[in-house]
Amino acid sequence: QRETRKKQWSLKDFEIGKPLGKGKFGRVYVARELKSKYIVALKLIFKEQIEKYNIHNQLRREMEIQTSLRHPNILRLYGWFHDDERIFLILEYAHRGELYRLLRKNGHLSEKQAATYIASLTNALAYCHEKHVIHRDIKPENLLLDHEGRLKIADFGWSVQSRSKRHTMCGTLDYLAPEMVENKAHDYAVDNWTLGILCYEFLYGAPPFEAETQSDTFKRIMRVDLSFPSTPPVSEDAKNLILRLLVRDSTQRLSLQKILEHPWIIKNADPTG
Ligand SMILES: O=C(O)Cn1ncc2ncnc(NCCc3cnc(NC(=O)Nc4cccc(Cl)c4)s3)c21
Repeated sequence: QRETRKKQWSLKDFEIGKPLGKGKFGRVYVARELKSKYIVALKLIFKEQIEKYNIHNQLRREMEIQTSLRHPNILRLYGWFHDDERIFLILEYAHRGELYRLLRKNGHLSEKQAATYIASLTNALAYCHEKHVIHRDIKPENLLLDHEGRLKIADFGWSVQSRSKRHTMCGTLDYLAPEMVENKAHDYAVDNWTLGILCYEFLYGAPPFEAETQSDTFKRIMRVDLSFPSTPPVSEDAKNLILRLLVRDSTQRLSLQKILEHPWIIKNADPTG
């Protein structure tokens, strides 16, 4: 039968296009695979960076997880290759880029848009949890949009990468659940908390516990110091969903299944994702 051996890719299989963005460990370019003319995103990671931050097993774990995940709302990792100084990730190309930019441009999203993205995220997370993968690091920067504006979770660092991010990077605490911020043992419910944070941010344009300093954000998260501004006007259904997710006790947070059955999602989410 057809030889199923993994194809060995190399740089000469691709024509490199414009740079898409600059990550901490390397840049991302649009690229075209020469034989198929297929457009991909190529992420370059410098080996000396991997050495310097000692994140080999993290990258390996990301690839193991990523090659086993197939979901319309999770950005595909098609494969990888390396030369003597760089590792190349061959990624699905998200034509409309970072959701973050859309959010910053529009200030906040419509309730239909927000509900559609929350439903897509919930479906993707339900799929991940089925595969025993906890994301723990979902934030607008890790969410991309394909050519039809469909949401794609992109940060394959997943649990391992986000763990080190929390310790080593000064990245924002805004999206972390109390038990993560307290560095307590945590389970899948951390992603449910993050869905509440994102839902708030999609509708109001900023995360709910934003503060001048990290320690103030920390205090606001621990107290679940949540308030709803009077503008932009947001429906009671949307506020109800946020209140059912931003609950200190992780066992009391609305389950992923219940989120998909929530009136606000049923009323507003576009079922074609
Ligand atoms: O380029 C942009 O800024 C935005 N952009 N715009 C369109 C677009 N289409 C596809 N991908 C994009 N960006 C790459 C998204 C990633 C997916 N997976 C990653 N994995 C990773 O970086 N892993 C990793 C790196 C270094 C160390 C370790 Cl331990 C792990 S990055 C796109």
